Order: sequence, then C-alpha cells, then structure tokens
Amino acid sequence: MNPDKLFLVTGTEQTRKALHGQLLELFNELISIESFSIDEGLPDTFAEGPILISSPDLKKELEPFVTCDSEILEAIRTINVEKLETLLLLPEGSKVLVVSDTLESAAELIHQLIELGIQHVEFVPFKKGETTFDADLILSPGEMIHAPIHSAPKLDIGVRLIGSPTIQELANRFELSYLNSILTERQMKHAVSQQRLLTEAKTSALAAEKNLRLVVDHVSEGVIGVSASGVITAFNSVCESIFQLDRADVAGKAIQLSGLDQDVISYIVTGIEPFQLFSINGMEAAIYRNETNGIITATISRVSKASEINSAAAEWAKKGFTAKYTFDQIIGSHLSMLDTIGTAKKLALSELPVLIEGETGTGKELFAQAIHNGSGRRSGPFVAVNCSALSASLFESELFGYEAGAFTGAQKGGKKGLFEQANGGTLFLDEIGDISGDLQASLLRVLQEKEIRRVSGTQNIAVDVRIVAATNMNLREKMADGDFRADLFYRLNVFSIQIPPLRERKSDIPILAEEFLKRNRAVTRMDSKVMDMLMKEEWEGNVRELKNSIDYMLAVSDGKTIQLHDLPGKTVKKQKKKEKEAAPLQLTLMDKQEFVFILETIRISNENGEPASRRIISEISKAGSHPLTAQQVRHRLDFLEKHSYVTKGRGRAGTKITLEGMDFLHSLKSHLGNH
Ligand SMILES: Nc1ncnc2c1ncn2[C@@H]1O[C@H](COP(=O)(O)OP(=O)(O)OP(=O)(O)O)[C@@H](O)[C@H]1O
Repeated sequence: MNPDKLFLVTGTEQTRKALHGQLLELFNELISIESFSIDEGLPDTFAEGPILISSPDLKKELEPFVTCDSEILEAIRTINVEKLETLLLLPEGSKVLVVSDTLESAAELIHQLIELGIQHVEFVPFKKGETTFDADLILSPGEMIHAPIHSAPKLDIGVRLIGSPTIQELANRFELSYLNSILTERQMKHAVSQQRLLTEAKTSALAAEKNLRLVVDHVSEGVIGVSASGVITAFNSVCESIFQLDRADVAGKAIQLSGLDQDVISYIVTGIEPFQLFSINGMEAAIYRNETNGIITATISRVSKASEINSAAAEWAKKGFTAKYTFDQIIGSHLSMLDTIGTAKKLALSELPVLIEGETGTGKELFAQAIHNGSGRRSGPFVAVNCSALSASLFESELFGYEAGAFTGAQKGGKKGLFEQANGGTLFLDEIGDISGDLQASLLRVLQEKEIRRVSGTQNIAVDVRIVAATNMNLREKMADGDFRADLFYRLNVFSIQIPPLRERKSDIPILAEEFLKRNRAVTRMDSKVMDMLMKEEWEGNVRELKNSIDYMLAVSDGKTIQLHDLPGKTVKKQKKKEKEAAPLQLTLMDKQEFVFILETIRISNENGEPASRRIISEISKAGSHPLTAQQVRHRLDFLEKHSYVTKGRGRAGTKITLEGMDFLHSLKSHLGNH
C-alpha cells in the first residue's frame, strides 16, 4: 500500500471538488490526494492506496475498477448547520422535498436531519421522474440541478462535507497521529460551534414561534391552528376560556382527540360555510374557518345572540360599511404576491395597525378589505375613507363627527364621525400621505388614547377601531422632508405590507386578465397576440389599468374574441414608442455620433428658419470629424424618416426634426455621454 496516497471517489464533479478541497485543507501536503467522480469518468484501474468513497452506493460502481486488496473506506458526511435556519423556521407540518443525486443519498440526508432534531416538518425524498408532489420547500445538499420544476422556494444547504469520524480514521490510517491532537482540537471547536449554531437557529425559530403566539394571544377572539396532518398547533388563551380547556392539554394533539365537541371538530376540519354558530358551554359563539394548503385557522368569537350579528350587518350594509373581498379573491400566483398575501393573512389576526404600501391600482383597498374579513372584526363595520378627497376642515368633522351647532349647516343633533361609525370594526384610511399636519396630530392622539372628541364637543368618546392605512407615496421620504410626522408614521407602520407593482409580477397578468374576462362575459376569448401585448405593457396604473383595458376591449370587441385591433390605442402606441427608444442601443458608436450630428444640424437649421437639405448637411459635415457624402446623408435621413424622427420636404421646406426626433436626439446624447 502506498502510505501517502488517497483516492477519493464521488458521484458528481461538484461533490468531488468540495471534498477534495476539504481534504487538501486538512492534510495539506501530507497525503497525496487524487480524486475522481462517476460523472467525469473513472480511471481504468486504481493504483495502490485506500479509496475513500463519498457514499456507500458507489461501492458497487467501483467493483470493476479495483483489485481485491484495495481498501474502500466509506466517508461519513455531515450537514452544514449554518444553512439550516430557513428549515427550522418553517411552520409545523410543512412538507420538505429533499433532492439529491440519488434516492439513497436523499434518504440519508433526511435521516441526518431528523437525527439533528429537526422533526417539526415532513421530509419526502424526491424520486427522479416523479411529477406530482406537494412541497413547501425544496432542499438539496448542492444537488439542486436534479430538482423538479416547482414553485416552492429552494434551499441549497451545500455539499455535505466529510465528518470528523472519517477524518480521524484517515489520520490514523496515514499515521498522522501527531495531527490527531490538532485535529481533535479543531474538531472539538467545530463541533462546539456547529452545536452553538444549531442552538441559535433553534432559538430563533422558537422566538419566531413565540412571537406568533404573542400575536395570537393578543387577539380578542379565539384562534385555533390545525396543521395539514390534523394536529392542533395553536390554541390561544381566549380559546382556553371559551372551551374551558387547557392549552397544554390540547396543543400538539390530533384535533379528534383534543376534547373539543365533535360538531365543532367536524366544522373546523371539513366545514364549507365561511362561518357557523355554535353553542359552547352555554354561550353562543361564531366559528370562522380558513384553509390554505391544508392548514386550517379557525377563529371563534362570542356573540350574545346570533341575531345581533345579522341585524348589525344589515345596518352596515345599508351604509356601505362592508368589506366585500376576502384573501381568496385576491388573484396572484407570483411568489412576491403569495408572500404579501401570506404576511397579510398573519397580520389580519392581530389588532395592531397595518400600513399598506403600493402604487396606485395595485389592490391596496382590496387587501384592506381582506384584512378586515380575515380579522376578528369581520362581523363589525369596514369604513373606508379617502384622505385626499376632502378639505382639511371637512375631513376633521367627517372623521371625528361634530356636536349640535358646531357650524352653520351642521345637522341639528350633531353627527357621528367615521371613527364612531367604525366602532368594533376597521377604519381604512386610503392615501394617508395626503393628510394635513393638524389632522396628523389629531389622528396620532386617537391612536394613542383610543378616544375621539367631536368637533365642538367637550367629552371624549372611547372608540374601538383598528386602523388600516394605505399610501402610494414614500412616507419615509415625506417624513425626512418634515411633511409627515415621524411619531404617526411609526404608530401606523407597526406592521406593513408592500404590494408589488404589476410590472414586477407579469406572470400574474394572464390569470388576472382571465378573471376580468370571466367576470364580464364568459363567452369572450382573447387572441394570444393580445395577451402578448398585455404582457409587454408596463402597466403604470397596475391592476386597475389592466381591468379598465379589458373592460374597454370587451365593449369594442365583436363579443366572441378580443383581437389586436380592440386594444386601447394607447397600449399599441406606447409599445411602438418603446421599441424606438430601444433602437439607439443597437446602433454602433459611430452611427450614434453621425445621427447626433445630423439631427443637431437639422434642429439648428430649423430654429434659424433655414432649410436643411442633404447637400447642406453633407457640406457642414466636411468641416467636422465625421465627413459624410451626400449619399451617406441620404441613407441616414431615410432611416430617420422611417422612424418618424424627421419629415422630408422638398425645396425650401427642407427636412424638419419631429418631436420624436428631439427625444431620439436627447436619448442618443445621453447614451454618448456614457462613453
Ligand atoms: N390581485 C388582484 N386580484 C383581483 N383584483 C384586483 C387585484 N388587485 C387589484 N384588483 C382590482 O383592481 C382595482 C384596483 O384595486 P384597488 O382599488 O384595491 O387599488 P388601490 O391600490 O387601492 O388603488 P388607489 O391607490 O388608486 O387607491 C379594483 O377593481 C380591484 O378589485
């Protein structure tokens, strides 16, 4: 046996490089290491020396290449714990698809992860060729290349390195015992730091869970969470008092064995209606259920009488104080949108203010309504007010109401303001960035004191209102400019969600378009070319603009198919313009310089009221660095005319630069400025 030689054999090139690097770092020049991978090909035969294989299933593949006295060592591999935080933070019961180069190695990784104590998620090894599976996360040890196409987020924890028992064994085998003490010390340090990292990661996962529990415990109604496998994952203190059960006896148990009434269980697990009334321990309670990816959240609120909800709801509906939309009706499958919806659903359960940020038409009001309907206040009123629509003084009396005789024209008995009307529900303040400094101060007071005082009133009135505010402005900038109070900003921005603009989630366009078509006329189809145009559009007005465009096309189409000529003119024109704007980028530097010279010459001639002809342009060019023949000028003018940058006239009229030509000239100049 060659005492100084070690062969390393792995399945893939990537693993080979990682493990070779690790061995080199550890054994430096003390052992000569030669490495091979199955993917890259094995040598015809191995010279003497032990062969370290990265996985037991390589033994079979090696058999034809090795002599019987070659010793094969199986490497024990370890997981890089630093990368595991995302995994630890996954909610209980999440499905994790584990992808590796072979099914065996995926199974081995799963075994190690479970050994590490990660038992709150369900690991499923990925079998090549499998097409239907359910996953909340795809995890791979540096073998993501084998992952199937799936929308779940991916976590690559990197190639698993050689673990300390194997390193130790190698050190002994190569009689590097003097290295052992160094190695042991290093390993100890490594083991300690890995353990520390794992503990830290676990602690932060626990902290996140504790945080969530805090939110859940501060909700004024009962919350029960049930995992996809039917285990109770949340049971807050309100639930403890409604059901007279201890959280400790219920959490972690299968819902069927939780001690809850059978009819409550069957509604929570399989109910179809959004809510149902139950009599629980002599009290009326309404249970609402929401199911997402098999995970169920049930919220329970006490009502003294079922009819109370119904009569109040009818009253609010009459005044338009109701929220129509729920999270299920928010359309979007882009990851950024799913993220936003996921966050909003969690925030809905809390009682604290939420600030919704997003460009105009992105669906801020939609989210505000869904938050209301997803909250414990869903059976209360939802009052929406646009802060930019009213003058400062009117707004104050609208929001806070007024007492009798507050001003001329005031109602006789005074009037309840929107805060009072929203009592027990949600007040949606749209375009909050527009409110005046005085109103900012009043609003801050209400948020702090939870009381209002009517205009001309002398008494404070307690209000129980949750604020959801929205803005399409950058409030941080407004705050920095002194136009928005920082204390109000931080009160409103306890939680915030950002709705991504449509141009950053173009994959949502087809499903939105389909939905808007369906809502109007089920029979109308859309030509695929129209969809292509819609996908190219920038949608400055976001979903609202898309919806309006589809409504317009439905109105002008033949009722069967929406075709290119049904597109609103603006969409087509804007795209043609964009194509033109892109043109300078495809021109050479020389072209750009020549076009700048020609357009500039035409512009100056036009300004001086002189004709700009091919001949004159050519003459002037001869004095500069780009002499052009009349023929060359003609070609360039043809190009410019074709793109509507100039118009050519005969005789004295000469060539004229157009508005678009001016734009083109500016954009060329700015491109040249970069050279
Ligand atoms: N994700 C979505 N799914 C379905 N409809 C949507 C979605 N986003 C927006 N819409 C629709 O687009 C229109 C505009 O939405 P909304 O009024 O909520 O936007 P907004 O951000 O509040 O606008 P503004 O800033 O002008 O107040 C509405 O008709 C809404 O129903």
